[in-house]
Amino acid sequence: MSDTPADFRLLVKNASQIVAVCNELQKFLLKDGMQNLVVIENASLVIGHDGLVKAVGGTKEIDEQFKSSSFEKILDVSGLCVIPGLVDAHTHPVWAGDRVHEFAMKLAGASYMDVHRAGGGIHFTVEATRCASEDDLQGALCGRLTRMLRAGTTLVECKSGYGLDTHTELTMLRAIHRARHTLPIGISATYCGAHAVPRGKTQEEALRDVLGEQLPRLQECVLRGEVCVENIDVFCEKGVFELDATRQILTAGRHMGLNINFHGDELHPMKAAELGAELGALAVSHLEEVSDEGIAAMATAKTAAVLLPSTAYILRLKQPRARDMLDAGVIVALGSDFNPNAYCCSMPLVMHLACVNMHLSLNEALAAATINSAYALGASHTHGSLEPGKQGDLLIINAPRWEHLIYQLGGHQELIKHVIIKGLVTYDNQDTLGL
Ligand SMILES: N=CN[C@@H](CCC(=O)O)C(=O)O
Ligand SMILES: [Zn+2]
Repeated sequence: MSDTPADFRLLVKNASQIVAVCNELQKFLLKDGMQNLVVIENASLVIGHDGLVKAVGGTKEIDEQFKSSSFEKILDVSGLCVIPGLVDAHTHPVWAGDRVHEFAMKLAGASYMDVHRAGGGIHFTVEATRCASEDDLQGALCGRLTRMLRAGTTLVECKSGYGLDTHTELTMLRAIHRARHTLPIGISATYCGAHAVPRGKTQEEALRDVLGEQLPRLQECVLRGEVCVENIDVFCEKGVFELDATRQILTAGRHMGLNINFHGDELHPMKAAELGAELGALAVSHLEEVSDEGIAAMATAKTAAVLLPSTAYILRLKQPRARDMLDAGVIVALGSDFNPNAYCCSMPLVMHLACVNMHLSLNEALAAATINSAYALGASHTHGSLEPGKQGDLLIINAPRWEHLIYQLGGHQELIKHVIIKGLVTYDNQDTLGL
């Protein structure tokens, strides 16, 4: 064996299809672009030692271009497909104490807010999370992120928000920070200390705590390098944080350099979409109750709509108006909303629900779960498509057409053969079966 280092890290060759998603380094796709994804038949792809894509194209063309090159690893994926790693734009993965008992209550007719007001929901999880150690939280987080990775997610947004006090919020963010160093999955961290009004506090008191205590302490931790946070979030909802409190918290976060990415217009129309547009938010999530004005404002401001099909499904909410959003020129993205209420780690399942319940096409769903989710996290310059210069994050799908990943409801465990991050195989699935 020669000791000479190979020229490139990885060659993936002979794919039936490579879905690049786009090829002009677009930061996001609107309706037309989402419907016309870049798909290369009989294709190959090269990733360099820096983990970045060097070339994507027809197999013959890549063979010719790299005929005298050497590769650390070669994957012959004849008969299989390649798509970009999936980007999950909304999750709550750090917590202790499941809520399986509440699932039964909701099936029996209790609404999300009934459970919340009765001291369950987020409050139940806060109590359990405050009692957990950082190591326990980190262990649970890593298990969940590993499940997400195996379901094809290579970049995931991770929120705090089950502490609601400085100590526990920072513990959660430290657990997220540690996961960045222990797992290959990419992470975009979000401070969500205004996820609920803590028990025993008024909204005004909670607001003062977030502004006067939590955010300043967070800033100190960031400066000391103990945590790294990209986004700020608030649950803007009737009886939780109303519009003005939400504005104050998001504005303070923006002054700290955080991207605004918050929960809005979920259970009641709050004019959250309008607020997001006014503040230059990168994204607003949920939007089941968005107004026409809110849709128009988001389109103009280029604020992404992160739709969460698993939540609308589990809570039997009315579906967000995805088609109206697309028609109006809104950037539509997707998230799993993994949390103790919606225990879903699978973006393939989320895309399936988005197609069936929100009327997205297969192409639209994939664009929403890749380039547009990456945009919602301010990461579409590095993630969300397979183009030269982008990070080499991709999935090898055990099917001759990529659409099987959405079509086969809950089938990702058998379909995803490899998850590759920065050109390294991070998941080699021994359980893939033929169709
Ligand atoms: N709506 C607020 N937050 C979460 C639910 C969190 C929870 O119930 O624990 C969501 O996005 O669905
Ligand atoms: Zn959420």
